[in-house]
Amino acid sequence: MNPLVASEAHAGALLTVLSVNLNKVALLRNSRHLGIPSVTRMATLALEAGAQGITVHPRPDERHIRSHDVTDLDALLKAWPHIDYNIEGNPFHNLMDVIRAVRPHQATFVPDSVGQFTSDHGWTFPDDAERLAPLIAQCHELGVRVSLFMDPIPEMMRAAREVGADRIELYTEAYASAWGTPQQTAVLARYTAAAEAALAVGLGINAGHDLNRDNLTDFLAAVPGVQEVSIGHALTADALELGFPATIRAYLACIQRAHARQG
Ligand SMILES: CC(=O)[C@@H](O)[C@H](O)COP(=O)(O)O
Ligand SMILES: NCC(=O)COP(=O)(O)O
Repeated sequence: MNPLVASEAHAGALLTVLSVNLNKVALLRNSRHLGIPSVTRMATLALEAGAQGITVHPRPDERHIRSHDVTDLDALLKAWPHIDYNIEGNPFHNLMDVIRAVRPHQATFVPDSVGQFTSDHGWTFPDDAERLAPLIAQCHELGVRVSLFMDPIPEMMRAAREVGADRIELYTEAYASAWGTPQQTAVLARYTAAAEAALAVGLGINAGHDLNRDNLTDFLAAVPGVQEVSIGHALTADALELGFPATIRAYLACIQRAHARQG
């Protein structure tokens, strides 16, 4: 375990970080050769409005985030030293080259195939342990925290910790699909159990995928110890309606309401 990274489960008082995923800003930008909307401009607006993190997922096909976006954001964030830079991807594809080049605060390992429509599953243990361990160690040697994208399966959390992960990111699509239906409570209980299992072995907890202004507060009020939510698709859609600064403030308010409910 990287001595630079203490047990993430005890990282002090918790205020869940809002990490804005800029994938969909880049997707719209790429549909013309005009450079708008600007990824770095939207990042600046998000940070000025109070977001505490930036997330990008530079997929191998560069459908949205491109390699220059990663370095442009790295340059921008030099002026924002306390902002967490989170870069997602498959470490067996292009992610490790990006991590070595940029050394972000966090690398989130996601087991996506190259042409996958979107992220839709987490790592599997013990199957993935042996091949993941050396890449996690390489990130730690670079001073980069590692989060593993995981389905909410409590039985897999010990193995995730033993392979060297600092955090896991709970894949929240199943919760988002169940929100507002009779299945919401039962599905949320699965996430709570997975989070408790992760905390019990010293893992920090992130969460993301299909979180939005409607479902975010209920999730954070129920699931213990969530240090970071990374949100992009719904947030970008909301920004088309509300504007980026107001949207960021709305998501921060959702987080505040959840913490108020937790007491
Ligand atoms: C890992 C995850 O759930 C998302 O962060 C991912 O970045 C979504 O990718 P797309 O934005 O390409 O759908
Ligand atoms: N890790 C989740 C993320 O970064 C954004 O997911 P989404 O909000 O675009 O579904």
